[in-house]
Amino acid sequence: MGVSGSGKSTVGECLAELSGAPFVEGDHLHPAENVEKMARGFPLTDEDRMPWLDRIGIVIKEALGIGRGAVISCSSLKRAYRDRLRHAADGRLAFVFLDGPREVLLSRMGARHDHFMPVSLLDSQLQTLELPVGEPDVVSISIDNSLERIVYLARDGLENIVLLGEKHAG
Ligand SMILES: Nc1ncnc2c1ncn2[C@@H]1O[C@H](COP(=O)(O)OP(=O)(O)O)[C@@H](O)[C@H]1O
Ligand SMILES: O=C(O)[C@H](O)[C@@H](O)[C@H](O)[C@H](O)COP(=O)(O)O
Repeated sequence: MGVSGSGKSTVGECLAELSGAPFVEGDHLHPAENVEKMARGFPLTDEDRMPWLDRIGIVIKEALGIGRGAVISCSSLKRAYRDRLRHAADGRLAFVFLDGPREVLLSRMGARHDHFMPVSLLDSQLQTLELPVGEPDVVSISIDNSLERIVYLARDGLENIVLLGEKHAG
């Protein structure tokens, strides 16, 4: 999770490769109207995002159903969106929150040339973002680190969440 340009796809692909789980690009699950709307420079509303989040919830359920899990990129900007996904996953979901300053995000978005998301939407993403502070099963990582370090911290944090879960389950 994280705003546009925070590294969700890049980090997610690396994590999936390391863990052997499939990677699912959340952007590909948007209805076409959502992508067109963002590409025209308009932020999505809650109403626009609900069908998208529900598609992601179905993908999570399917991945859990076949017993191997998945790594999914999804901005998950608001607490209510994350809770919707947690509910779909029956609690078997952890988030890696990629957090970073506006300047770094701006420069990373600006360096992409093959993406529909305009840099002009970054501020609305930052305004919409509700930090996942105090929520269960979240690994927060600063994007001001090398990709290798971020992937290491993410993997380590996720392993700890799994270990703690197994301990509580007895
Ligand atoms: N830790 C990092 N250090 C330097 N560049 C990065 C890092 N993580 C991602 N990037 C680059 O930043 C850009 C945005 O990353 P991306 O994965 O597309 O973000 P998101 O999926 O969250 O929109 C990409 O060009 C990517 O290669
Ligand atoms: O909820 C949203 O407003 C969108 O999902 C948005 O957060 C997402 O960032 C875009 O799909 C752009 O894609 P990237 O995050 O890959 O730049």
